[in-house]
Amino acid sequence: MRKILLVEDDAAIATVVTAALEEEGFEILRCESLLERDKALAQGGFAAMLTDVMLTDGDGIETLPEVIVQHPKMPVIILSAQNTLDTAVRATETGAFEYFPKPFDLDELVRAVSQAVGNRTDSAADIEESGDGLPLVGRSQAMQGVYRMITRVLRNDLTVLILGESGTGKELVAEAIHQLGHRKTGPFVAVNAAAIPADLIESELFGHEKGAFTGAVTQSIGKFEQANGGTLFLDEIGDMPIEAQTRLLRTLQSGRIRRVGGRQEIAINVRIVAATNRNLEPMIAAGTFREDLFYRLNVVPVQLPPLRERRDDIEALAGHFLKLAVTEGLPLRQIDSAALELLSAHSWPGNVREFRNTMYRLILLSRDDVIDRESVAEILEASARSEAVSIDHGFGPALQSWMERANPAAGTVYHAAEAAFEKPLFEWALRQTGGNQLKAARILGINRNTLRKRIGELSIEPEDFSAS
Ligand SMILES: Nc1ncnc2c1ncn2[C@@H]1O[C@H](COP(=O)(O)OP(=O)(O)OP(=O)(O)O)[C@@H](O)[C@H]1O
Repeated sequence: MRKILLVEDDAAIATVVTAALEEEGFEILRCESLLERDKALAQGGFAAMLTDVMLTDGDGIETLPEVIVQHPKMPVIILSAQNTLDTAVRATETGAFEYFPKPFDLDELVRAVSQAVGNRTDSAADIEESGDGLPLVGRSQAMQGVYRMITRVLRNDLTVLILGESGTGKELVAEAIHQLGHRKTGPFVAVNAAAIPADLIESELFGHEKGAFTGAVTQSIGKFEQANGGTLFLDEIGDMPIEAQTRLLRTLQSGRIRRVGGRQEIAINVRIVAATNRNLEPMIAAGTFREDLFYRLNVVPVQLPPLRERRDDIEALAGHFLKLAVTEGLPLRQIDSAALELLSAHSWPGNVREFRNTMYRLILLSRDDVIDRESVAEILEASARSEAVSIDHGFGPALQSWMERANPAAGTVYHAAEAAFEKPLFEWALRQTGGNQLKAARILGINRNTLRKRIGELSIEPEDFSAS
């Protein structure tokens, strides 16, 4: 049975719509408010949703972006007595499947519902079970703004620049834009500009011809070509060396690339989503980030809020990670309200990533099935202690003596220090995990592909750390 959710507070309209759809073999669940709608959606299993705009507890369009992001495969049809251009525009901007101004033709509505549902080959229940929804958790005001921006770019190819501190979910948002948008059947290719050595960035992005440089023993296809027809996610764009920025800009302007060492120009069709945790404005002023590239990328800016500015979401995020941990083989735990209160009061400088890692540690270390306030206090104190110790007593003096010995050239200090510090850090993490890179990345709180890449570049052999 194909279930339809009807959100309509006008009893007369609800009755005729229900009768007409039931005749077509649909099962209708009617609710009259946004609150009831959200409860019904949480149960899942709907093939489509029909919704009025003005409801007793709010505006049905205003909160639609979140519904669309959380239930990407469920078509939404808007029924509205607010027959204004503004409502129509807002309805389409949110990514609704269809907009019916009232009074509408009932036959047309039934046709639209059948078409919306018929377009899908699989049932809603299967989709809900396959967990195909996107794991963007959070209902705070700040996240509603993010959802609104996401839905605005789904039906076009506008370039998106995602800004936000480290760990706020920039990569997750980039994936959502791709998966929910009209390019979803194309590839999603991610490049981390910070993880590629400066001299390899161009060949990584644009590919190279055989023999283009020492080591180019075969022809290689770059990320732009790999992403053709889909989305290219340029992560940590603020870390891209200036020469690569120039070539990137040229490519964005012309829509064409040339492989390193190649003569031929190749037309490419990719949607660009870029992200950075850096504040680009001072970099532009200092000449380390090209202003013209910034304007090219910053067509639709999406600012992700730090976790400390959306504390309302902590409870939902805790629930999310408790469930996620079970799917990764960790024990099933609960958390009590005093523990949640303490988690909500913390400032989370590492944002959702730090929060997730803390939740996993709590799950692993908790002596009881229910995580309590005491366990949270212990873990937060331990991490505060390790930060204080490392900065005051460990890294400071070590860095000082390294500077004196290595004496890196001006203009290279940051990257040289970063490289010097990464190697022992990664080796330490691999030692903790017996050479398991996935676990090491989790302990470090970084992306596992970044770790894998850097391990290769730093000539670290993970096998050297395996327990056997
Ligand atoms: N809103 C969210 N809901 C659920 N999980 C989230 C959310 N935001 C972030 N996460 C999780 O937090 C972790 C970090 O997110 P992500 O890698 O997208 O951050 P980022 O902003 O790209 O970080 P960085 O700048 O360091 O690359 C991931 O495990 C991600 O799944």
